[in-house]
Amino acid sequence: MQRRDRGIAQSLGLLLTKCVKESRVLLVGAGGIGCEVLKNLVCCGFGSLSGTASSKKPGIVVIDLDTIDLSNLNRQFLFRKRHIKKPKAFVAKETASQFNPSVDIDAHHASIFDSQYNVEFFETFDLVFNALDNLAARRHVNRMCLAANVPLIESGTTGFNGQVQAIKKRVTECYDCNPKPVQKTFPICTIRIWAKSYLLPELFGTSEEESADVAVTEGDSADELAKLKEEAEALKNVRRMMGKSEFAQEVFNKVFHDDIERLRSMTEMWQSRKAPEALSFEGLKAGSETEIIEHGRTLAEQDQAVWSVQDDLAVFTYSLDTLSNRCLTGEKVIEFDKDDKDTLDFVASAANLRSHIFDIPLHSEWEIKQMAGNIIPAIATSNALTASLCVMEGFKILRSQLGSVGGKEEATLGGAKMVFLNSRSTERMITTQTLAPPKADCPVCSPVYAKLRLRNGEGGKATLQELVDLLKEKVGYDEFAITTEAGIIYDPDLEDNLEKPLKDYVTHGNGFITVSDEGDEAKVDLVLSTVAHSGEDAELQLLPDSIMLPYKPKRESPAETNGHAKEIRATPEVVAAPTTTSSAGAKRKREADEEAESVKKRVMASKSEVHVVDDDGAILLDDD
Ligand SMILES: Nc1ncnc2c1ncn2[C@@H]1O[C@H](COP(=O)(O)OP(=O)(O)OP(=O)(O)O)[C@@H](O)[C@H]1O
Ligand SMILES: [Zn+2]
Repeated sequence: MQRRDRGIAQSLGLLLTKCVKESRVLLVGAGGIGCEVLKNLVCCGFGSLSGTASSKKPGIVVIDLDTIDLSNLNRQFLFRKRHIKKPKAFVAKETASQFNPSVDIDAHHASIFDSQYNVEFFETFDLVFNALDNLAARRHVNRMCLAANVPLIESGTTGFNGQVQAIKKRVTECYDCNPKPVQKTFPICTIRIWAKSYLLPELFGTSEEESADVAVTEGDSADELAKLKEEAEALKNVRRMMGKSEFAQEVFNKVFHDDIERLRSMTEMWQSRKAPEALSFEGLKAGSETEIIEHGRTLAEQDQAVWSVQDDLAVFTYSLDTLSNRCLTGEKVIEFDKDDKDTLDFVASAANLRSHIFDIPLHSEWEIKQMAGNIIPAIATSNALTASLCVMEGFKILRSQLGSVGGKEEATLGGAKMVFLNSRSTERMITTQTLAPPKADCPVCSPVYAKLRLRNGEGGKATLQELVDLLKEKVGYDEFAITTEAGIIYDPDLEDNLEKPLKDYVTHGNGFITVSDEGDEAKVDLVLSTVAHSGEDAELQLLPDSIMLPYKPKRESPAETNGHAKEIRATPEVVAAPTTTSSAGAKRKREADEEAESVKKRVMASKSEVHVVDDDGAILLDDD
C-alpha cells in the first residue's frame, strides 16, 4: 500500500477507502472550484479501481466548455500561462493526472447540455460534483441527476462565502426545491446598463436589429420604450458620421443634450423628482479635439480616481476615437467586455456623464468595472475550502451507500449536511444545517422519472398518438397533457398533433417530456427521458414497462391538520407491473419494495411530529 493510500485508509477506514476507489465520479466544471475538487479527488484515489479488470472505466470524468483565460490563473492552479487558450478540461486532466498516476481521468471539452450527456450517461456514475458558475447548467445537472438517480454535490462561492449541498433523489431537497432569485435584469434607466447594453451596441454593434438589445423589465412603461426606439433611430443617423472629426461632439450632444432635453420636456415625470440637466459639448470642452483626446488617454490610466465631468467628457471623446478607429479598420462588432479597456473607458465615462445629468453620485472606473461586469471577486481560499467540503460530503454519501442496519445511513445520507463557509467570519468559519427533505410540490423532484425508449433514437415512425395510447395503457392515464421543452403538444383539447411523427417533438439525448394528469384526483407528473434503441422490437417502449403513479399529495385544510397528523398516501415511486418477467423489471420492483420499506423505517425512526416526504413525493404524517 502506498503511503498516501495508507493515510486515506486510516482516515476513512478500509471499507470506505475501497468504495472511494471503486466509485466513478463526474465533475462538471473545471474552473475555480472544479480545479480544487479535481485535485482532491485525484489525491484521494477516487475511481482508481473503477470498473472491472476486463472493462476498466475512467474513474473520473471532467467536463468543461471553456478555454483558459489569463484572469483564471490567480486561482485555477492547475493552469499556467503556457496553457492560455487551451481547453480547461484537457489541461486540468493533464496536470492533475501527475498527482496520482493510478487515477484515470477522462476529459471532455464540451457543454454539459450536449445531447451525448443523456440520462444513460449520468447513470454510469456513483456521484456527480457540480462546480459551475451559472444557474441554467446547475439546474440542468440537478434534473439529470434526479432522472438518473445519482447523488449530486452542488457547490458555489461568492467572495468569502461558500456553500455545499448534497442532493439525493427522494431523500433531500433538490437544487430547485427552493426557488432561486432570478438573475438580475435591470430597468432601462439603470445607468451603467444603459451605457453597456444600449449606447455601446447602438454605436458599435452589428446590425440595427441586433443592436437594439435593451434589458426590459416590467417596470418599463410603453412610453419609455417608444421613446427609446425614437432615440435609437436618431442615434443611427449619428453613427453614420463615424470617422469624421465632429463624431464625438455629435454623439455627445445627441445623447447628453438632445435626448435629455426631450426627457426634461415631459414635465409630469419631474413633479416629484429632480429633472435632469442636459450637458453640452461646447460648454464643457477645454481645448482642441486633439488636446481633449490626449487628456482622455492620460485620465483613462487613472482608474481609481473619480473623474470630474470635464474629465468624463475627455475620456468619452478619447474612447469614442479609439473605438471608431477599431470599427473603421475592420472590427465588425465591438461588445462590452470588462477586460477590453476601450469598451470599459467608454462605458465608465458615459455612465458618469449620465449620472451627473441625473444628479447621481459619480464613480471611479474601477468601481464601474465591478458593477458593469457584475464582478464579485473570486477568492482562491474560498474555492479551496469549498472544494474540500464537497469531497468530505462525497465521502458521507458513499458511506451511506455502503448500507447499514435499518437503512439509517441511507436515510440520513451518511450524515451529509448543508455546509456554509464564511472564510472571513470571526466566529465559526464553517457552519452546517440538516438537509431538508424534498418539497412535496417541487416541480423538479416531485415527479416520477422514467424512460421512453425510441426506435432509432428518434421514435422511428411512431406518432404522438402512439405515445398517447402507450401512456393510457401502461400508466392508466385518462385525461392528461404532454409537454416538451417547446410547450404543450397534447391535451384533451389539443388533438391536432396526434398524427404527427414523434420525432418532430423529441429532442433526443437530454430532453424531457412531461406528462401531467388533468383528472380530478391528479397523479404526480411523469417525466420521461428519451433513450435510443436500434433493435427490431416495438417503436416505442416505456421503461419500466408499466408504471403506477402515486397521486399528488392533497393539501391539508387547516381543520384536518389541527395538530393531528394522518397518513395520506404511500406508494412506491415506480412499480413495474407484477406480470413483468424481465429481470430488469423484477429488479426494479425489488428496489421499489426495498425503497418503500426503507421509507417506512425512516418515518418510524424519525418520529417527527411534522412530516416526512416519502419516496413517491407524497407526505406521510405520523399519528400522534
Ligand atoms: N454548460 C456548461 N458545461 C460545462 N462547463 C461549464 C458549463 N457552464 C459553465 N461551465 C464551466 O464552469 C466553470 C465555472 O468556473 P468559475 O466559476 O471559476 O468560472 P470561470 O469562468 O473560470 O471564472 P470567472 O467567471 O470568474 O472569470 C467554468 O470553467 C465554465 O467553463
Ligand atoms: Zn426539488
